[in-house]
Amino acid sequence: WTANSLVKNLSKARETGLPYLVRWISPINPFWLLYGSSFIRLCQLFRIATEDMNRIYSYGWEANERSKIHEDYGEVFLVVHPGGLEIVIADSELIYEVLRRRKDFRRNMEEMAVLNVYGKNLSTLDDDEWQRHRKMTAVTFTEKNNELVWQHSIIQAKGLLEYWTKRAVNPIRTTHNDTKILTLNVLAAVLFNRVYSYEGFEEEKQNDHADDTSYTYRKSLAKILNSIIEIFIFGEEGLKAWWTPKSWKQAAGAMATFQSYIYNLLDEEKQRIAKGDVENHHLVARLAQASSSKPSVSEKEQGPSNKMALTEQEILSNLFVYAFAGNDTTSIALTSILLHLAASPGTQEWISEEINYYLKDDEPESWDFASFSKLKRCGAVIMETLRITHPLSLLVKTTGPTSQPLTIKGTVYNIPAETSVHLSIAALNTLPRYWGANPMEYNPGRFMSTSDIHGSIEAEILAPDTQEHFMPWAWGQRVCPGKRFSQVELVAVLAVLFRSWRVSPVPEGNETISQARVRAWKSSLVVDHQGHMLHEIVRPDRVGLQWTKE
Ligand code: HEM
Repeated sequence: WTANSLVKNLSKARETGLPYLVRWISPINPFWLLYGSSFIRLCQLFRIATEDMNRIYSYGWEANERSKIHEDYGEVFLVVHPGGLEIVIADSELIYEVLRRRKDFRRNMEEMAVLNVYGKNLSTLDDDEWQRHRKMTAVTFTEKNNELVWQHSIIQAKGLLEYWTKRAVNPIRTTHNDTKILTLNVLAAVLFNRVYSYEGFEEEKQNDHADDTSYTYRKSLAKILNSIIEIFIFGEEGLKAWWTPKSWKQAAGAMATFQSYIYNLLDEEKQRIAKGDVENHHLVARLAQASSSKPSVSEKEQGPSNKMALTEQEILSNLFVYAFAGNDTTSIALTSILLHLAASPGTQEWISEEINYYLKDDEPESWDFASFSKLKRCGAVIMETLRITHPLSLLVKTTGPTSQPLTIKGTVYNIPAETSVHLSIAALNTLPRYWGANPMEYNPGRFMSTSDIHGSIEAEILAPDTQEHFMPWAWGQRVCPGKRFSQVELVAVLAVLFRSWRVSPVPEGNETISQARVRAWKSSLVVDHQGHMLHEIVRPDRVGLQWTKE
């Protein structure tokens, strides 16, 4: 069957006239989903991996290849496998065209289905249904809410810094886990109104908070996110089968716990609303208010599929997807930023100069939200890290049931029906045509300009976060609703960390500090997403970090 399907798909690929590469295993083969990248790493260890295996077989290959593969096969090429065809696009104009042609290139629901842990949600819906979910959930993302993000991020970052500089064992090898706790805490405070004081990864392991039910949300969410592929393949019931390992059964338990926790939160909010208290503006409160309000006459007339409110199941599913989309993206970005800064002491001085210029008070809690927009160098650091290591790396669409014409350099190509369309952010962000001869050079200054020849800090201008060749938070209708949320959070954390402290990698063996910095940089570039949804650094624990007071 595999060979037969591959032959059929090969003939479709040849018909298009586009360059193509062949892989023998479908990326959504269940075995491959669970163990594909580990298998490739094993082949690499024994030096039996072929060139193609090294390039296009692992999960996250687009993120690791970046623009390199496009230099060899062109800015648009196909990958053929037994399950179908993928078209990989790095050209900026074509990416914008695909995003503009929303009806021709629709969201690839097959590849997004992993996020249907609790049923459909705004990430796995299209058209009117998507609009209803988006409208109901994105309403919380106001500037008032971003002010809350600023305040809670500062509090959490203070806790994180205290942990790293006072309580954690040096060198710190849990940066990736510690940053996840920070983003989870900010999200819980801002979206769910649940405030946690910061505890590092090792501390949380010891204090299991067994008698504090609010921690069940945190733990169950983390477990679900870590087991998302197993959940996708086997479903809740399948995970409980007699033959499955304990960790899979725990994942099924986590699904039930998260669900009952969210339903309890909703009930609490509804009771509050019933008593006339509608003061809360966090996401759960808003959704509870919307679901308990009676439909208007026009909504009733529109029928059930057009009504504005969401059912409890839909609320649960959306809260899950917001928790997923808002947590790991930001924590992965933060971990990469810290590694990049550890490799670049000059950039640390550069942002510290700006932070100290604008934030004079030693007490971070007193920093007002207006400071956020002034910290442009911090914004540039975030953009430069997302340019080089992006947690999503791809926007995935599909041609759907009909083939679609696409004009590439003046020639019209017919892209077959059901082709998965991979808009490669990782390639777009590093194509030499857009970023110069050395696109992998780390240089946040590329996003800054000035209106003053004397070079005063106040005259500095930060480039827009979405440009012709750059869209780390996507673009168009499905632009990330948490864009400003994540920008505010990351800038606040950088301000707290780098006002008076510096980070450096701890040298291993006979390494010099310069060699350790190069190792930190290189480690940050190798990512994978086997077993999870986003591109994460493969072995972040290999780089130990230490913080020193300036
Ligand atoms: C550095 C951090 C972040 C980055 C780089 C990022 C990037 C993106 C990108 C590229 C998309 C489009 C995905 C696609 O179309 O396939 C997206 C969608 C989304 N993001 Fe973010 N995001 C970040 C943080 C956040 C935060 C903090 C939240 C919420 C608190 C959030 C919530 C969402 C949601 C719900 C969607 C789906 C929107 C829809 O389909 O309508 N993101 N994000």
